[in-house]
Amino acid sequence: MTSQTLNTVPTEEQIRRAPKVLLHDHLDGGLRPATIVDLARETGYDALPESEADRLEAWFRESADSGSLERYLETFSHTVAVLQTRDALFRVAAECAEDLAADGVVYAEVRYAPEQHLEGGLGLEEVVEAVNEGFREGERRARAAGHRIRVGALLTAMRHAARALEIAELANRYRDVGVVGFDIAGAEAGYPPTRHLDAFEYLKRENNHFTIHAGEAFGLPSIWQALQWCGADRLGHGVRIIDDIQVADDGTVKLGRLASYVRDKRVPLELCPSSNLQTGAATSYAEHPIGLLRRLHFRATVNTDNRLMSGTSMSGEFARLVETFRYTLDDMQWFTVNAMKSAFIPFDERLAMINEVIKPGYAELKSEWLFQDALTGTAVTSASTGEPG
Ligand SMILES: O=c1[nH]cnc2c1ncn2[C@H]1C[C@H](O)[C@@H](CO)O1
Ligand SMILES: [Zn+2]
Repeated sequence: MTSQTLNTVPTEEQIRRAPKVLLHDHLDGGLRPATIVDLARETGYDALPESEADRLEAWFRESADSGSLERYLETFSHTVAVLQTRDALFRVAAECAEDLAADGVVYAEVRYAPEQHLEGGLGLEEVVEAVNEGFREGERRARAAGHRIRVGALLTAMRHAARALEIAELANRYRDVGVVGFDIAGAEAGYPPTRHLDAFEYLKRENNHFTIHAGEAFGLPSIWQALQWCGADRLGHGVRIIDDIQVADDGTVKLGRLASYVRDKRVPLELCPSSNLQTGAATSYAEHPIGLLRRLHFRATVNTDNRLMSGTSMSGEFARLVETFRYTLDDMQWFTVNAMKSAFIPFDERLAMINEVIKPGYAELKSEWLFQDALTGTAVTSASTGEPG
């Protein structure tokens, strides 16, 4: 009898191959560093802090490591600056889909704020169409490279600005044509989501979906407003819900009214561990609330937020969690199914993704120990047998 069980702690390679679902990723926070350098040259943007890709990558990571959301957000001025043309938006969206697919992401909702991409003369609709076409191109390139991914866009309105209703209308117009929902982002303290009630009420009347960045830099009042005043379907981060959970010395857990509501109603939490460490919303992976929230069966999901600023990927986030909490393939599957259940695409498509893509993908990984090569001890994977994965 082999010592390995059916449900092992995955290797990095298994984490990468496991099907993953991403609900919270910013287009302007996930550019390839080399692409930023190219685009800056092409568009004549001369304010990049570094001109060479590796150094620029390090700059983003270090600058985003400030411990404050406001300073973290300042780094976006450079990525947004090079995303002001149709070609740049198309290229970055295509590369985004390609990069996520290569990392094993099978379904992603990627967000961006159309209002931030108008400085080169594009209209809001041209921005949305360029990004949509880029995602479709990226999906095609991924397929040609042997990966399957589906990408939907979320249109974000900036919470300090006053265009939320206009962006909500835009999201509604492009619904079923690449856009799956709406979001608000930007500095949280001082900009409560209720400033944009008209946008949320409009989306509700249209039976549309939205998530709200809440409970990241600001605590429970922000989460409460997002849910009970604005009617958010999901919480972007929502990590501060931990402030409404008490754990006694003997391990007994007591949930406050809001935390109970979030758990009882299965409100999806778009948790982004690495991003939280950078903005000061959490102090370490070990102390990140995701550990407790998973144990308490909240509808927790794992996300990247900004791959460039955090130097991360979906596999990177899961690798840190596996290392910290000894999560198994079953835990990974649990987070992934949670995310797929919470996606903004129709129910039948979510169900098919879970039953036809996610569960078979994990079953395949979980059975690998059965086919280990007795001499080398390495698993015989479908890749090494030359069969399609
Ligand atoms: O984690 C975040 N919290 C609040 N706002 C954010 C976060 N990450 C990115 N943003 C902002 C900066 C981007 O320019 C904008 C749209 O993607 O969303
Ligand atoms: Zn975010």
